Amino acid sequence: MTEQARTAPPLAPARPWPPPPNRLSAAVDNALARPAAQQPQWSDAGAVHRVRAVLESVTPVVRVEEVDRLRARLAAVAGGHAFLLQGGDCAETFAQTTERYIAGTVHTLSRMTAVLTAAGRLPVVTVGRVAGQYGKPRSAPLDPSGLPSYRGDIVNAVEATAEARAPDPDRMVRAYVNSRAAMAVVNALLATGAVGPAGRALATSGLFTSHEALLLDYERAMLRVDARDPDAPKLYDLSSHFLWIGERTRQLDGAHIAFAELLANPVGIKIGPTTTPEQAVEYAERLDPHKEAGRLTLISRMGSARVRQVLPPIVEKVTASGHTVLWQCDPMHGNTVTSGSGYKTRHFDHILSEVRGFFEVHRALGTHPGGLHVELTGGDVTECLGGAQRISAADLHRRYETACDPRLNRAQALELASLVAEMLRPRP
Ligand SMILES: O=C[C@H](O)[C@H](O)COP(=O)(O)O
Ligand SMILES: C=C(OP(=O)(O)O)C(=O)O
Repeated sequence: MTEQARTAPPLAPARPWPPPPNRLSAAVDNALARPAAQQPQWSDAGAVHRVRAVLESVTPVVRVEEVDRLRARLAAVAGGHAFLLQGGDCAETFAQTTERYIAGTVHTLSRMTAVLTAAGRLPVVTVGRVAGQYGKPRSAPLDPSGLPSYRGDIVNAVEATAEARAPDPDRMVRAYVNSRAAMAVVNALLATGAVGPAGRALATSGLFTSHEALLLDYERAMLRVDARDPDAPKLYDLSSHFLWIGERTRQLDGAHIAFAELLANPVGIKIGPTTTPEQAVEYAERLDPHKEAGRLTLISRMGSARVRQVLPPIVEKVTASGHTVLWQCDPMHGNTVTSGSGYKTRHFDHILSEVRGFFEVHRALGTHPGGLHVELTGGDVTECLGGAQRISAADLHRRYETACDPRLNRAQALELASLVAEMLRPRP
């Protein structure tokens, strides 16, 4: 969490739709009045207000019933009866909202699901980083050329010009439209079986969506009230089924955690190597106050060199606190390096080593290594080193296509799934 927390400019309240009960509305305002890291400096507060009003009146991207179904399935994962596979782009782009591109991701997830299910003899819950992963937190506000950093298509454009990098609130509407379109493609692929025989695994179990709950002006506009129980109305963020808070925005006194506290969705938090066991327990108490399995996923991204030391005391303390959290391993974000030629990359061996370390820790403590969270694409890119294809530093330039961080290509993703499947295989 290197960047200073910056607070978005104050905005007049947007038109609420449907009108949330005053109590919920006040709780959202209070949460979002806290310092919010990684928010763009919009230049036109009025435009943000207008966009929020538009988004508050649209049909949401996902449905309450689907969110509830995922939460129940994640409860099974947290209880040790299933495994969670989560994967997709580092940064989805609007240009890639095409059937061909999305089919590549869905097909890869589908194949991974089939491999994991067959070996592990556990049901697999599959969640894509799809249909909304448009916001990116950055290490620095400016890129090396001095331009504002690219913060994902929901904020600005990746092209290296001052005009492209200016935050544009209308992009939030485009993010919504692209999310809906991507969702429609995913549903059509699953319904028609167009993802091939391996797609049957997903056709029956479904593919849920997820993204980082980063851009608070967008996420708050996608809140909807479920008043099926009028005495206990609930707030859902219907931009996605599952939302997570990132490593750079997990400040306990910040707006993101306070926002996540209000949601009925299942939520995750990325925990990096500076996380203390006490902080992890506080996350569990804040985000899982009723001790409901499936509500909170702790996504560890410690790095292959540190996972075996840093993770055990966290798991022990959270377990002792009585919260049944879902433990998931993100072996990507703690293993990023820069190649000699300047490409951000990750080595397959380090990724695999972190997953092995994660399994070793949980096996030693008797807890469930519940899930895997990876950045991948269905394309044949050359962004991560190693794997059976032996991608070398000299290969990186060939198809380095990511808009932000390096992703496993299709072959590397399937290779990783096979190796994780071995780890899941029931032992005699
Ligand atoms: O995906 C994670 C972050 O957005 C990303 O690693 C930040 O990259 P940066 O360090 O290049 O800003
Ligand atoms: C930004 C991400 O990860 P982290 O918060 O763990 O750095 C991400 O998963 O896109």
